[in-house]
Amino acid sequence: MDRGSNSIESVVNTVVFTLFPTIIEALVVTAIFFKLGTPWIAITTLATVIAPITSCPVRSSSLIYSYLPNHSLSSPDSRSAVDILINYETVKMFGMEQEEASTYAALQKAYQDIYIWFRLTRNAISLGQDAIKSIGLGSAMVLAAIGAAHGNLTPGDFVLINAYAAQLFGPLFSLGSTYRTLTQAATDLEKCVNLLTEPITVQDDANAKPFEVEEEALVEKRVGDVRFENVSFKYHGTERGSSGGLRNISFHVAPGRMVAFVGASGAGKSTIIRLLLRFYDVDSGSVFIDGENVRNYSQESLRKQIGVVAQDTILFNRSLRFNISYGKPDACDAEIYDAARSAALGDFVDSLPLKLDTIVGERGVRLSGGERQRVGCARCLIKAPAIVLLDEASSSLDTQTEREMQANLREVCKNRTTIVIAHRLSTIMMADEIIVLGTDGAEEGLGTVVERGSHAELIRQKGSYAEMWDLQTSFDNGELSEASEVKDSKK
Ligand SMILES: Nc1ncnc2c1ncn2[C@@H]1O[C@H](COP(=O)(O)OP(=O)(O)OP(=O)(O)O)[C@@H](O)[C@H]1O
Repeated sequence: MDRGSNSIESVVNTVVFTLFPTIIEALVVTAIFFKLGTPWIAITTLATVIAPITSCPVRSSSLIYSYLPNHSLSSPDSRSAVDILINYETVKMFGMEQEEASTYAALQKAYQDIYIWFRLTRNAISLGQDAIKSIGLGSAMVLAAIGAAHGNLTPGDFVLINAYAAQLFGPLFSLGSTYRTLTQAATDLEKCVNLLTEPITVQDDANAKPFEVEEEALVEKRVGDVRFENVSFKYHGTERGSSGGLRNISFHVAPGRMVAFVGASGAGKSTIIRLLLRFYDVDSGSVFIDGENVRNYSQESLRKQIGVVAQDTILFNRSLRFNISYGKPDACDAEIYDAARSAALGDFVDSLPLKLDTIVGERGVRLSGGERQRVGCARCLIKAPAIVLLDEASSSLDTQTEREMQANLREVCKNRTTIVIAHRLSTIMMADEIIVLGTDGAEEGLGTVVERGSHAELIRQKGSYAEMWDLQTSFDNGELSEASEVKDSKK
């Protein structure tokens, strides 16, 4: 928005304070020269003023660039450079350093070529423009001098013409760059207008109310009731076309209870979380929190009461303190340490020389995947939300740390409604209800409920959950026995 208001200011400044006065001044000076009985000087002056004004669009850099094929005004390599640097581990893992260096060099070369061409063209046009101005001014002076020599003009008239012309040509010299500012500002303005007219997919209702939770009600498990009723949703209007979503999903999580979602990749587990956070509105059916349709809550208040620990926790390139207290910016150090300890991060923080002041790097690259995930968990815990959503929240942790974090999470989440998504079934065995999502038989690959029940019930049903459980436990046992065999053979 800042850029938008700057653009408006630039356009107004350029038109009101430069372009408009220059044209008016040129007309006035021309009229004065006519009045002085020097029409040739008037015509020369007017032509000299008009020539640079009309050549301004050509001189404007954006116009010159628009004539060039496949090039943009901004440095073409900046995005690629950031991309390569962020993915430096992938580049190294695939031994692509040479290829990436060549691609970068080629982009840099293309940018240099176009920039040199641009400078040459611009300078040539500037030269022509300045030549017109100088010849015009010179001619006007020569004509005035001849007029004064023949007695048609007085020496005072000569001085007057000189003064007017000098005053007039001053702003003309800056008109080229001013025009460029004008076109750039107009382009920025257009982008801003496009952004502002972009339709907002999820909007707060005019009478939207805040979703507020009192600590007492939370402890007494009176808030945080989540209900999905016959919810169907399809992703629309993406580059890939519409693909994926949910069909006819219903479930209920009473305050303080835990429901877990498991199932095939792409079955729509994370979509449930996105709908609850109201990143999208459902196509049909309803989502209720504490008996109120989520559409009736303001999005901001809703999201303030929901804490999410995601599979990929992206961190800010700031300190651990900043990243953990992001969930509660006014948290004191004691609260931050408590949250860190509950997320099994206490020993790690203590082992760092700078403790909470340690900078985590771009997107948290200086931390391991598991440490990032635990920071994400601490961030959620410090927020103390009414509803906790754990989307593969411990997938990057080793078994020991995962158990420790699970135990802490259970303690911290004991009064809070918790929705968990997990692939590792051992982490959700204790959930009050486990819902298995699948795309079997659903049209267009939409996710639907395949099975539901407690862990024990689902094992007894001997359906797809029992199959997944058998597979995971036999894999774990197999791995263990294989590992002990290898160990034994080494003895
Ligand atoms: N923004 C989007 N636009 C279009 N389709 C999407 C979008 N996000 C997800 N999908 C599609 O919707 C389906 C469900 O996605 P979702 O992320 O909910 O799956 P999931 O069950 O959580 O998968 P995973 O276990 O792999 O994380 C997938 O087919 C996915 O490709």
